[in-house]
Amino acid sequence: MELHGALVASPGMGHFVPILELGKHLLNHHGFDRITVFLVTDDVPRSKSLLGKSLTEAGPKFVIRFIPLDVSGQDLSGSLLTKLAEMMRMALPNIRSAIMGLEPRPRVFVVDLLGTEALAVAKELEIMRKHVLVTTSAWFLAFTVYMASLDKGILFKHLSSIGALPIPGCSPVKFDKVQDPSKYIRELAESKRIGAEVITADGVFVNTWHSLEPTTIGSFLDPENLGRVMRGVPVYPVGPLVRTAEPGLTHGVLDWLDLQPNDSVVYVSFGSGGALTAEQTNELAYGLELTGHRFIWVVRPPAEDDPSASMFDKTKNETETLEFLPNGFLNRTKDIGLVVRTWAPQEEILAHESIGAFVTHCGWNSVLESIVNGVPMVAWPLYSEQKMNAWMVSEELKIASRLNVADGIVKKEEIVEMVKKVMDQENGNNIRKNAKELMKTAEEALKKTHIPSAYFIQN
Ligand SMILES: O=c1ccn([C@@H]2O[C@H](COP(=O)(O)OP(=O)(O)O[C@H]3O[C@H](CO)[C@@H](O)[C@H](O)[C@H]3O)[C@@H](O)[C@H]2O)c(=O)[nH]1
Repeated sequence: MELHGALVASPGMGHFVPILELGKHLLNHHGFDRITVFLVTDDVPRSKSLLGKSLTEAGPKFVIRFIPLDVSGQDLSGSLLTKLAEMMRMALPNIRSAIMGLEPRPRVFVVDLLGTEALAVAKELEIMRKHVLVTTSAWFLAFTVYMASLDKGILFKHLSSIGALPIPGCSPVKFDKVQDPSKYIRELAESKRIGAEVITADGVFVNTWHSLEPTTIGSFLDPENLGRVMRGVPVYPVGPLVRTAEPGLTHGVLDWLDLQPNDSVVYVSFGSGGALTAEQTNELAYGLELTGHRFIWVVRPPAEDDPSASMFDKTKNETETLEFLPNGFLNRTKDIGLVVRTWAPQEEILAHESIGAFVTHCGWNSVLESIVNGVPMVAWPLYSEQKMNAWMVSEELKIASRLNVADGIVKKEEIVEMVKKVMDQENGNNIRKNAKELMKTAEEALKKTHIPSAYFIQN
């Protein structure tokens, strides 16, 4: 019987990229005859344009379909997590009918962490094996499932005081002091629901590998620690699931990079959704200018009240004026800097030998793309779980410097200091060395398959 897998990704490039990569991995290494990937989106043309080269990889055995969502008139207020969880809830009937229409019937189902409600749909449709793909760290998975196992009162106690949530067998998660915990009720409820649904899966795939998160992965394997919280549901590190740079891609940014010395350029980008306030955008511009280093900056129009504003922003495009940048900035930096509007070919940029550092919001895909290319980072977390990722790359892995984002605006002086910490010959030596070492472990992990070979064939 043909082995067919159905994979579903929640909206956003941060979820599309790893689910597509997992799909290719299953097809190439796990005996699948066919993979169908469903990408949930409220804007098919925009998703198609951002995915670009990934769509050209589709074929009869690797089918990519969109599940379009009409969100007009819907209340999608709240954090990005609650917005995306709500969108995935709205998409459930469409996911159900899309899967029902598949021939042959899929025997394996995978959905990302934001779409765990679809596990019940897969169960109802009697799909044999149901899985969750965690598109971020094992540590975040640990946090989510452990939090779900805790009483609400204990959680609120942690949120309201400066402190940390100790997680069995791995690093505690530190919280910022929260003025008004009631604001987080919806987000907490969604997180707890997700954590509880994860353990209804037959297995969990995580976009990580052993050398990246040895302690957390070890805790999942330990029945006394997170193994207990998972109640026997196996966790497989399957990373790094990253897109590879397209050889020979032509792009103005790459032409410019070709002209720069090795390791000399600072790449600045805040993922698919990141946006800064007008004041912060100015401070970053002055900071970059003051470092004196060459740079590529993927610039977005400022947003005052939502650091993830660019995620669903369809009004801004490549022709947007850059008048929000400081007076004369473009002219003063024209010989050392390149400003790119909205979107850049990130994998190709990070793979370029001229790149010396990556100022990143620490979206997990950006972190992994930096690691597989041995590029050290300057961590500038904005929303979601990015503060955890930033802490991990700076404090634990020591492949990044980290900006202090807790006190409001990050000042230009701090930006200069943190960029220099990575870029300067002497200062940055250790960080750069660590990044190269970790890159080697990513290369090793890429050569291996981490799910037992008979896993999908049984039954
Ligand atoms: O100009 C750009 C900007 C982004 N990208 C790509 O888009 C993806 C962005 O993914 P990521 O770095 O993870 O950022 P987000 O899109 O912000 O990711 C969301 O999903 C991640 C995985 O779950 C989480 O870690 C983040 O917090 C969440 O914001 C990456 O593959 C980038 O290479 C480009 O190609 N060009």
